[in-house]
Amino acid sequence: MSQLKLPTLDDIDVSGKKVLLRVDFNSPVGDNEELLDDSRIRAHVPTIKELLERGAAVVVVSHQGRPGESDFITLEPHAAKLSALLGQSVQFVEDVMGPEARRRIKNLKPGEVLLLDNVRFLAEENINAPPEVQEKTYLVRRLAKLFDYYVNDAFATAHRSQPSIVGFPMVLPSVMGRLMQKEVEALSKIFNPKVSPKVFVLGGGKVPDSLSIIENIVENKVADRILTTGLLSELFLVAKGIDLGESNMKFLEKKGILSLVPKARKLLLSGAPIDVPLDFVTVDEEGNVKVEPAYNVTGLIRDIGPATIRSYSELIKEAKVVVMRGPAGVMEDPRFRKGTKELVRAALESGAFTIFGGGHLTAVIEELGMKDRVGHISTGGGALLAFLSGKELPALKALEISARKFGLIKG
Ligand SMILES: Nc1ncnc2c1ncn2[C@@H]1O[C@H](COP(=O)(O)OP(=O)(O)OP(=O)(O)O)[C@@H](O)[C@H]1O
Ligand SMILES: O=C(O)[C@H](O)COP(=O)(O)O
Repeated sequence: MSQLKLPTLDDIDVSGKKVLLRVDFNSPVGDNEELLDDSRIRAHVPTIKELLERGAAVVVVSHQGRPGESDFITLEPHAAKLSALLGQSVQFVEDVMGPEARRRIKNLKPGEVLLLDNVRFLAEENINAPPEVQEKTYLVRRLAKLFDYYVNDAFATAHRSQPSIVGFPMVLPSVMGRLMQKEVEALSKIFNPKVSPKVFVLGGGKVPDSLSIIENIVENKVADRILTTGLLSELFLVAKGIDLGESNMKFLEKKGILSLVPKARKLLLSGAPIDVPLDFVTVDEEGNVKVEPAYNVTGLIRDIGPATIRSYSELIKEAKVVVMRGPAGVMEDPRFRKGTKELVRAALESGAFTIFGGGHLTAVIEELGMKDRVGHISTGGGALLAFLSGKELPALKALEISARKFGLIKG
C-alpha cells in the first residue's frame, strides 16, 4: 500500500452537510429473504452514529449479493435491522438514483439517515472499470451533486472498481469511515517490519488464494513462519513428495489442487519458512475416526492431529503478530473442529496481536467466547485475500487520488 495516510472522518467537518456513505451490508440471506447474520451491518454502526451525532444528513449506499444469485435482494430488511441497531428510525427508498431517491436525498435533514436500495440493481454498478470511467456513470453524475462529502466504509468491497466505490471519490472530497480506517490500520501491522516475529496460520478450502498470499508474503519477507493446515497443507505435503493415499489424492485432483503442486514445490525449494502438519485426524470407509501420521495416511483427512496442534501452538506462542485465515479442518462436523479451535485459542492466549479472516474462524471465536481478546477480525472476504496477496485495492487507490485532488492529504 502507498505511504500516504488516507484522510478520515477526523479531517472533515460534517455538521449540516450531506454525506454519501458507502457501506458493505452484504449479508447471508435465508429462503424467505431474511438476514441470517447482521455482523456486517453492526460493523458500520460506529461510523453512522458518529456522522449523525456530528450533525450530518447520512445517505447510505450498499450492495447485496450478485445479479442472478438467490441473495440478490432489496435492502429493505437491512433498513429494519439498521434501525434496531441505531435505536433510531432509518428511512428507506426503493430506488437508487431515480427521481424519488433524489427527492428523498434532497429533503433529508441533519441527524437523519436514509438507506438507498441495492446499488447492484443498476447495471453499471456491476461493471469493474477504472475511476476515470466510473466517474462518468449515471449513478455518479446524478447523485454526486447532491452531496458535500463521500465516505467509504466498505472495506469488504475495496477490491472492486465499481462506480459506488471508485467513481464518487473522483468528484467529491472523500475520506475513510471508521470501519475502513480500523481495517487499514490493523492490516497495515502485517506489513510493518518493526513488529516481529509474524506467524501466519493458513488453511481452509480456498487453496489458490492462500497460495497467492504465501507467494506475496514470501517474496516480501513478511512472514517468519507459515503454518499450513486444511487443504492447503495437503498440497504442500504432496509437493514434498509425500503420498497421502488414494482417497485424499482423488479429492485433491477433483478440486483441481494437484495442478498447483509445481508452484508449491517452487516455494518450498526457495527456502520459504513453510511448516506442514505432523499428523491428521482421518476417517476411513467404515466411518472410523483415527489419528494418523502425515507420512502414513490411509483415511480421508478431516482435521490436523494432536501432535500438530501442540507443535503449531508452541510456534504461535513466540509470535508478536498472528494472522489466521481458513479453518484447519472440516469444522462443520464437530468431530473435526478441535484443530481449528485449539489454534485459535493458542493465538488468543499468546499475547500477540491477532488478525483473523473468514467466516469460519469468526464462528469459532464466538464459540470460544474469546471475542474480547481479539486484535482484529476483518470483515473482508475477497478484499482481505487481495490485500494479503499484495494487490492494490481500488477503493484505497481512489481515496488517495481524491485526497490529492481535494487537498485532504495527510502525510
Ligand atoms: N482438510 C480439508 N479437507 C476438505 N475440506 C477442508 C479441509 N480443511 C478445511 N476444509 C474446508 O474449507 C472450508 C472453509 O474454507 P474457506 O477458505 O472458504 O474459509 P473461510 O474463508 O473462513 O470461509 P467463508 O468464505 O465462509 O468466510 C470449509 O468448508 C472446510 O470444510
Ligand atoms: O462479500 C463480499 O466479499 C463483498 O460483499 C463483495 O462481494 P462481491 O464479491 O460480490 O463483490
